[in-house]
Amino acid sequence: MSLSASLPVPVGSPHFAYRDGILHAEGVSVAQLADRLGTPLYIYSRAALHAAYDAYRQGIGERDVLVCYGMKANSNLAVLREFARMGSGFDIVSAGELQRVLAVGGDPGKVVFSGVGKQAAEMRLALEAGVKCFNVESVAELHRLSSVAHAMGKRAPVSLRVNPDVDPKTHPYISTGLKENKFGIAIEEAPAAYRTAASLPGIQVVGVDCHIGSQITETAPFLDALDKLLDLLDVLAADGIRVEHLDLGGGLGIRYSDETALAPKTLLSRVFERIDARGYGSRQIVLEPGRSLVGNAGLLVTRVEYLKPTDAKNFLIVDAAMNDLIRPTLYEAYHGVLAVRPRADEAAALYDVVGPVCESGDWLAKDRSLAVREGDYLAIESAGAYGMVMASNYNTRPRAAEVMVDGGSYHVVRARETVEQLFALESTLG
Ligand SMILES: Cc1ncc(COP(=O)(O)O)c(C=O)c1O
Ligand SMILES: N[C@@H](CCCC[NH3+])C(=O)O
Repeated sequence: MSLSASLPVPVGSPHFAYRDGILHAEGVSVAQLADRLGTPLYIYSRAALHAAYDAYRQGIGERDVLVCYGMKANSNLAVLREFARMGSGFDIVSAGELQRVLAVGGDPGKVVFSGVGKQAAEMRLALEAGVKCFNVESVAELHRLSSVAHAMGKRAPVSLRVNPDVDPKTHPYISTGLKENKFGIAIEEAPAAYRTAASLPGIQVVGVDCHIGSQITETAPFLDALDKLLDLLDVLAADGIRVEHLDLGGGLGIRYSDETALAPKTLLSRVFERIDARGYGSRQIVLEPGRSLVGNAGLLVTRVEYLKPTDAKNFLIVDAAMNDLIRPTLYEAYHGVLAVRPRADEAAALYDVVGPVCESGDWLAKDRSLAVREGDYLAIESAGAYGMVMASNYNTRPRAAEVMVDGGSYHVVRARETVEQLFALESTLG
């Protein structure tokens, strides 16, 4: 078999592909980037970000839909600036995220503020900035927001995030719309909560919101949740409460291995059908996609430090670890692993790919067939979402660098941390 016939096919994005036997990102050799910039290294493809956003645009067509990128998935400033330039809004969950949006020139009028624990100071900052909407998650939060806004002489635009008790059929740790989850206001309690909202001096009801979970690959859970929201709108209309927009949250799944990603167009056409049939076609739809905009636009590149065969299994010990990408150990999540320069002259073996951190849970992939040697580079696929943003300094490991490839060139968009930078925030007793 020739070498090219045996090359693996990267999942998810055509912008990562083999050329002359080496993995390339938008025409830039991943091996060269790793040589120059070191590893572990996050690589993002600008073209892949644009393609993912375009998939939403195509689904939206002429309809009134605002995409608010769920920026918790990847909040690198360069990534955010791409979305801001494409006209995207943002779904934020903290004052820090709002500051990032403002730093890249994002439009605060296209920002929705989610999260169960908003502090008064965060509310003030968001009201000053003029965000589009607060997605309020409890009646207690409603009261706090009203008094903060009232004291500023303002009315806070509000959606209540309702918890529709729908099973998103995803990993239990990333499902958010079930009764036992901490998120949102139970749908049965929503009409009373809306009446309270409408009576408060610092609140202006503008929408209704839900977000049922992440990495969802079927349309049915979204449509079940939508039906429950539409029923709620009927009840609210009877109470004289009108909402301007319906926020359906994020959650569209991507391809990590053999899943079929849920195309925005497929989902949106069903959503439009439903809201038109129920007489709510004039309402704006807000979406909060995170993973589906960035997940397959990123790779994590790591170097093989040691091959360690044991009686039980073979380990590939690499220089990336659970502190760089926590998804495998946290959710038993699968990420594809590619040899950056697959070897025709080496027999493939089954390996667990593990990092140097002192935890048995420090693994990135299990039972992968790879033909590699010490010093080779591996690319962990689908690492653009919930990768770097969930990284930590456990074991005093400085966090990885991030680079964006753009056509034939590249830009370091976050420098590698140094141990001195970590020390700078600490002090001893004297
Ligand atoms: C409120 C809210 N909106 C949007 C998102 C983005 O979700 P995803 O990355 O699955 O699209 C999340 C994360 O699950 C979320 O909690
Ligand atoms: N961090 C999770 C998803 C949680 C989404 C945020 N509510 C993941 O990596 O899949």
